[in-house]
Amino acid sequence: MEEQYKDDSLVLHTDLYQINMMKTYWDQGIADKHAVFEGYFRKYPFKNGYAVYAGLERIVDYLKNLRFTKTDIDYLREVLDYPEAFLEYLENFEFKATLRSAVEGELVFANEPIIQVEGPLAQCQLIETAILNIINFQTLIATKAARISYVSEGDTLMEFGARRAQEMDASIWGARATYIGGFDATSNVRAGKMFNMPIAGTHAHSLVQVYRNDYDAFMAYAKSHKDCVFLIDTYDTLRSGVPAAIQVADELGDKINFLGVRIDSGDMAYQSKKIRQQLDEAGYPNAKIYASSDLDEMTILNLKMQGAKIDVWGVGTKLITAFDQPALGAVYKLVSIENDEGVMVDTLKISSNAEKVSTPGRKQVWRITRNSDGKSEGDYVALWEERPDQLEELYMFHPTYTYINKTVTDFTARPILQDIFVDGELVYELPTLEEIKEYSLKHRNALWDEYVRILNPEDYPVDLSQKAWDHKMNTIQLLKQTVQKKAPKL
Ligand SMILES: Nc1ncnc2c1ncn2[C@@H]1O[C@H](COP(=O)(O)OP(=O)(O)OP(=O)(O)O)[C@@H](O)[C@H]1O
Ligand SMILES: O=P(O)(O)OC[C@H]1O[C@H](OP(=O)(O)OP(=O)(O)O)[C@H](O)[C@@H]1O
Ligand SMILES: O=C(O)c1cccnc1
Repeated sequence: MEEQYKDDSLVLHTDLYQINMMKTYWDQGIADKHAVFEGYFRKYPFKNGYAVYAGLERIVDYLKNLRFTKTDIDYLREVLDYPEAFLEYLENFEFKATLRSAVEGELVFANEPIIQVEGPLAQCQLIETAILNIINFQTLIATKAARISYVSEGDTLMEFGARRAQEMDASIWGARATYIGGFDATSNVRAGKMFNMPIAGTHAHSLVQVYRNDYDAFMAYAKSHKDCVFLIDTYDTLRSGVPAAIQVADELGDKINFLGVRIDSGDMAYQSKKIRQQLDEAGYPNAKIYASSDLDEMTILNLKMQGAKIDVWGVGTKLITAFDQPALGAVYKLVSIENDEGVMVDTLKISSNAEKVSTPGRKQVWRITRNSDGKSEGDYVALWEERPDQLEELYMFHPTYTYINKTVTDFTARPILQDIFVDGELVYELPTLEEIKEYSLKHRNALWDEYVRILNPEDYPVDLSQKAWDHKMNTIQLLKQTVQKKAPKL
């Protein structure tokens, strides 16, 4: 490569094969054929019972600015040697597709479409990589945060992951995702600025090391900050850290808000109980105990079980890196394509692995809740034209074990996929981050606890409508015959 090009757009944030396929579609004159793709994940991250959908705001921003800049075209010309006519087609590219999506913060489930892109084939193809890249990460982190939020039972949660995240983008968008999932603040100041989310922080061991003793360090900090949380475990938590924090608080009185102390090592159950006792006896029952150090939902749950007196949890590495499951595995599949006669033909991908067989046709996901108490009965994935919200009675059955079934009455059916872009035009007003977080928590609370618990949750029903199920079976049969007929005889 002769030149280092300016990174001035995200349109090339895609896999080469997408652009190669665009070229084939363009060469064949089918680049503008109408297509429908749907995105979904197959397995729950962390063996959870649901996922918290996040990433839409960044997708909107990406699609709003989707165009090939001069440097993008120059680069493609140089490295791929594409003909000028194709490059000109890319240069004139304008996003004209329709995007439907779950809203951010929505609880979403395995094997149901959470995003749907409909429009010119080549356009839908190009954006697959970026869309999956965004959803896979942000949804994963929001879900991890929700698990931690569930076990924390209302305690304050601080996100401390910036230094450990997989580089800067992940720490920024990850911090936002943790807020959607139930965290209360981040230590990442840039995330606070970008998303108008609360920031919070204490101080590090280095401050104490600079002063060589706890008392001088805390006093110095307290003289320059009204709100004080002292890190007490640099030398000797119970014998030096806590007494020094108490002495500084006593001496400065109303001049500071002595919010509490942080521990970052040792046996946190034992220590927190001792610290609580020391603080209470010194007359600081409202001073909180903060804890950090490789925490995750299992450690927090365990510490709570041991009666640890911890009020605020700082969680970094294991949250922001989704330590126990590094990827969500969401996929993006073609479900319908216009044929030579201009008629939409539904399609699927057949696999020897039954779980990987996709469901053909454009679909809507309907969340079915009981009117009596607002609790979820499950999700009903139906062909686009079906209207379960207009039915009195709904027959729901498991798509694999069809003998598991029920008939639901007195229910509400709420469509999950919403219009975001229509023919390239943004029609959706993005909610504030605060609204997204509230929305998510409200829906989490409305889910049966059997689906929300973090260990071995029940399988939330994601059923196909009878029509969608029949259509899938027929399409499989039809496709098998066509593929066999067209296969070259060797
Ligand atoms: N009572 C406890 N029950 C279960 N896990 C605990 C308890 N107290 C601490 N832990 C966890 O045990 C791990 C101990 O980590 P580690 O062995 O690295 O030592 P540390 O005390 O944190 O010191 P350092 O961070 O300096 O290495 C941390 O993940 C911490 O969250
Ligand atoms: O443990 P995490 O969940 O990632 O939380 C963030 C950690 O970052 C800080 O430590 P630092 O980076 O100074 O290293 P340390 O682990 O040696 O204290 C802080 O004291 C936490 O321990
Ligand atoms: O504010 C803190 O206490 C903090 C911030 C980042 C990482 N660890 C701790």
